Amino acid sequence: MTDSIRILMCAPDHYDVDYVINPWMEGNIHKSARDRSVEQWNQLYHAIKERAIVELVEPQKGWPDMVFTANAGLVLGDNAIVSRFYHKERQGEEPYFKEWFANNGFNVFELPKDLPFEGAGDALFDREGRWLWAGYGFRSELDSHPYIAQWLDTEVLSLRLIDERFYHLDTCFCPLTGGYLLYYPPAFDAYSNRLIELRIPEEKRIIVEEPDAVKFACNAVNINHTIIMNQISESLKQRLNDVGFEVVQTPLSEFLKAGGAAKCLTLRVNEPVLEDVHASTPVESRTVQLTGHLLDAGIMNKALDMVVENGGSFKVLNFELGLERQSTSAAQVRVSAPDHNVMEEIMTQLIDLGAVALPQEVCDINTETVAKAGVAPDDFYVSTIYPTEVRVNCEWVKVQNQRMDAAIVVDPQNMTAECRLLRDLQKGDHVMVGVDGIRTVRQAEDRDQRNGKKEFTFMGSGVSSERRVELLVEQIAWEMRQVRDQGGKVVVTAGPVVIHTGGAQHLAKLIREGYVHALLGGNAIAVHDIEQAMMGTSLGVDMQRGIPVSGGHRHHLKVINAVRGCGNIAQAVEQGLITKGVMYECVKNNVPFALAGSIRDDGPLPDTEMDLIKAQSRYAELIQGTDMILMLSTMLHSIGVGNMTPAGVKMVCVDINPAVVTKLSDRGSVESVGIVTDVGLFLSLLVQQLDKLTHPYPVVSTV
Ligand SMILES: NC(=O)c1ccc[n+]([C@@H]2O[C@H](COP(=O)([O-])OP(=O)(O)OC[C@H]3O[C@@H](n4cnc5c(N)ncnc54)[C@H](O)[C@@H]3O)[C@@H](O)[C@H]2O)c1
Ligand SMILES: NC(=[NH2+])NCCC[C@H](N)C(=O)O
Repeated sequence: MTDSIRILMCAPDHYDVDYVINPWMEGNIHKSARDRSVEQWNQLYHAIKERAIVELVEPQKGWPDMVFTANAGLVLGDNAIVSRFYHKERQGEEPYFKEWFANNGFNVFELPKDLPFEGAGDALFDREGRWLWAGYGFRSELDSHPYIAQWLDTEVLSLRLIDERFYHLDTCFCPLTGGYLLYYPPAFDAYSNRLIELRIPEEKRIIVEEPDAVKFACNAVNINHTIIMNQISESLKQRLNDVGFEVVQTPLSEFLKAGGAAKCLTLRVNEPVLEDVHASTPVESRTVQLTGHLLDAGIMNKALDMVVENGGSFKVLNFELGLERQSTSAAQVRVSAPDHNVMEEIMTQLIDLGAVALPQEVCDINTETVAKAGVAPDDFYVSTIYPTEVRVNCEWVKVQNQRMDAAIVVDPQNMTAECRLLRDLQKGDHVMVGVDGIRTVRQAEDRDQRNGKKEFTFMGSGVSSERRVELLVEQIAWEMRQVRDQGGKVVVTAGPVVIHTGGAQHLAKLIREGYVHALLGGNAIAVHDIEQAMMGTSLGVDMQRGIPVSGGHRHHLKVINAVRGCGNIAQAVEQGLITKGVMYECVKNNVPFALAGSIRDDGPLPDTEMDLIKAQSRYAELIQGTDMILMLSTMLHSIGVGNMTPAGVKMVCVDINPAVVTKLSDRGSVESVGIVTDVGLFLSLLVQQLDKLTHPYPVVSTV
């Protein structure tokens, strides 16, 4: 006969709701009925005592939550890890639980004082004894899991809790005899749910619906094939019966007021040790260095929030605060992740924020050789828009052709590194894999830039509101004039809506006056620009009167056909077929243009490049060295341009749809601004503003 299960409980002599440390306690301070608490605890005690040996720990005055012995610690065999409570309101319980474990013959392990772990409330053994599920996110720290794995010599699987109602693992997760699992998936992040599904076969996963979950149905005491729990729905009871469990329901409403139920009130103290199970945990930890305007630029918050949102945890090891407005700060942060993949994702995003490994940890990048042309090694590092350096032969090498969504190919002999699209990878290329030995150089926004106080600095505003459009246009005009007059480069990518909204004349003027140095678009902007130039319509609508013209729906095809007859747009201009408009001005002013084909194209025009790879290459060629890009009402081409543009290029994204503007201008406010407005109106205002800068004083007739 197997040893009887031994369970530790603590009488509710001093139980009450004296403070709030979880959502269930809110509004319940001193509202637990004393008599009913005692009655409910006794009923649970007797239900358990009929099926197991119950040990008692002496309740202590002033520690009302001591009744929840699940949080006393975690036991496996002769070893006990005493809890380290997250909230000070429960930290006074620790000595009493430690004393009980010591007095009952356990080897007691204690975590560092600043490393919270709340015992079996956040750690539950798979009932087949194969591994330990360990929760983190509210009360226990991920960094406690490697200690647990080592001290208890068991495999630890980390589960991240994301719903504060289920702040302890045992409130939403209950391993059952026979390898079954009673749990509430929405209490966990996606990674954790995938891990559960990998380990527990579908037929053994009993998913609890929310109405039962909020009654703490998962907070159940499983003794062999009996489950003792708070009242639950008939359907859940039936499902448990169907897989062979006897359900014993006992009311625990008074303890729910403190955020606990059956399992919380118990701690199994004779968990069996499986000889063939040994310490392992996929938890990884790295220490990184962050420097910059960590507080006023929000880098520190972004970094730490990102770590947690990706399923990791952090500990700030030290922080040197920059004391002057212009001085920078530095911080060393220890980052932990439940496994290597999560760590890589976190490190990739930290690197984007400018984090670097500690000097003593800096090592060369890892590379793997391309085995098949066009295919990168699995774990290749995906490049970003930010200037990047990689460690090669113990030297930092700047990555050339910086762009997002590429691999980084290094040549150790020549000490070079460059971004290379997957399709351009050649067999034998050395491609960077992993996240070691890389750093990015982030352009620090200073306080004034962020607060828009610097005169005529490119003001990042995220997504504009209408009332700010005029102000932004003024600044953009000033910037464009600066770029032009300093011999810089402005590239425009535009969609056919520019033409439909009457913007052709304004864009043509910008080109004519030297503000545009390259035009990137699709078939449509050229088609409808030339349609308007030749026939006065756009999409068959008379641009002067704003009404459709008879047969107008054929105009754009007539135009395409005429240009095809000439050979291409330039020849159509030279032959006098096209005498005005955007494309006319490009030809006449030698402004290069690239038209990238798409599935929607009519014709297409002879100049439209239907080979997408070639079109992308031509775009990239024309973007080289640009200082500023205007993205005018074309989501497709603007995203394509954004993907191939490195950080440091100022971007103006104009679209009527805020969502599009937000997406396109999401590159940090130092270099991008989004303007939600009609593109025709924007271009009209821009031309007016540039005219004002060119002729600041209105010409007064002297006649
Ligand atoms: N006849 C043709 O050959 C033809 C016709 C249409 C599109 N196309 C092709 O399809 C592809 C996608 O076209 P696209 O870039 O126009 O489509 P898109 O959907 O990518 O972008 C159009 C953008 O214009 C915005 N917009 C609409 N009205 C606006 C206004 N008044 N002011 C400001 N913004 C406004 C929309 O919100 C949208 O973001 C292109 O390659 C184009 O050449 C071809
Ligand atoms: N294993 C558990 N879920 N214990 C419940 C503990 C309840 C207690 N009021 C707390 O917030 O800590």
